[in-house]
Amino acid sequence: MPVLRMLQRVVGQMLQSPAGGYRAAVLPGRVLGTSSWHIPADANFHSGSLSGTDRPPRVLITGGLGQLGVGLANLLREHFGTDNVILTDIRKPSDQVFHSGPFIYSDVLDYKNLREIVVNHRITWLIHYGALLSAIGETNVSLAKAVNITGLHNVLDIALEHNLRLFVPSTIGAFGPTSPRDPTPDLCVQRPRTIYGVSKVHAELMGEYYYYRYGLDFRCLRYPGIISADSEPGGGTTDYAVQIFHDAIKNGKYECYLKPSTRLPMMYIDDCLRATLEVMEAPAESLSLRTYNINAMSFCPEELAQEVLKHMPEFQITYKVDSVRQAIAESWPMNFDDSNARKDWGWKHDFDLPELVTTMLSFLDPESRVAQAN
Ligand SMILES: NC(=O)C1=CN([C@@H]2O[C@H](COP(=O)(O)OP(=O)(O)OC[C@H]3O[C@@H](n4cnc5c(N)ncnc54)[C@H](O)[C@@H]3O)[C@@H](O)[C@H]2O)C=CC1
Ligand SMILES: CC(=O)[C@H](N)C(=O)O
Repeated sequence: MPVLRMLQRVVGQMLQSPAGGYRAAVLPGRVLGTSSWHIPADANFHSGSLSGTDRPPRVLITGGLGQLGVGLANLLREHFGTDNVILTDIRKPSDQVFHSGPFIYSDVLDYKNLREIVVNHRITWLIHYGALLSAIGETNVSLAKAVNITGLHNVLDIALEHNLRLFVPSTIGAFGPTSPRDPTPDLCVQRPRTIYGVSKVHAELMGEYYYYRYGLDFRCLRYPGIISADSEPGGGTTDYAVQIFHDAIKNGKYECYLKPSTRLPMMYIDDCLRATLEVMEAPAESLSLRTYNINAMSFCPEELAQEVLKHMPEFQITYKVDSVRQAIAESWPMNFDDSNARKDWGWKHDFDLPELVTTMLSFLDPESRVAQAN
């Protein structure tokens, strides 16, 4: 067959939506660069979920000791069993984390080690949390490039090679000043100005490319800023919305590094982790996109402070603007349009601003604060 016609046929097959009958090519990850466009007729989509098999998934979480990983492991262990969820990171786990389920050292830059863990533990789902976030990324661009881009490449290839279902979180930071910011839809201009945002757009596009070209079961949610009480944020622009609660309880005051009116989309951690499980379990045919915005609320520091004041009338907030994080925040969405997630796989948040504040304060100071509010 002439080369041009063959290419047209293969590209046509790739662009066809999976719902329309697209069948996947399965190629060993590390030979992708030399592969031809061969798509075996009998190849099919990979499934690592409970659907279609009576076994629970075997889950590996990279970068699992950050703000989100331990909570996700707890949730997944409740669903799939403790031993079916393996946390990995390059940091040393606390005694409590170490004794609560399997933990293994893994650097996402070490391809062979990661592959060995996947093989030895018969992993079927990979949740890729290892990353440098927005503010910390700007202080070490070369490390952020390595972890966020090379690490992602390793994970993609291993997921493809071993037929894994792969989840990679993206972020509101994947948008930039030229994106529509109020609200920001799933599909629009994405020209972020941080290395974090650039690496996340790259992850979205690479994951979708592997999905369309090879049938990798790639799923991605763009998280807003996540707020949690029992885990610390790892160096982002939205961290203020966690720190404010700790400082309010400890000192009765907080000095905020963003301007009072800086509005950003936010979410309580329980909603974020549940969304992650739900999109991983969603039937493939319900997903019209492979990358979805999810959202719960949007607020600015002065609105968050007002809500805290309802529980702690003596609370004081002052502002000392950090120009780097302020510039980042001003380039990000103010409101996030997550209507596709709601329509396609039934996404629904539980926590709005009042519930968030009550929950955070009662977790951090169970004795007095909620009592004052009630
Ligand atoms: N927390 C948030 O507000 C949001 C988080 N996300 C994404 O969710 C994921 C998890 O976020 P967090 O837990 O908040 O991040 P975090 O910064 O708290 O934790 C990241 C973890 O990655 C680990 N790590 C760094 N280099 C590594 C390497 N070479 N190999 C393996 N692990 C390495 C770190 O030790 C750390 O424990 C990230 O991909 C992040 O971009 C997206 C949007 C919002
Ligand atoms: C929104 C995020 O991705 C993260 N919390 C950050 O601020 O960098």
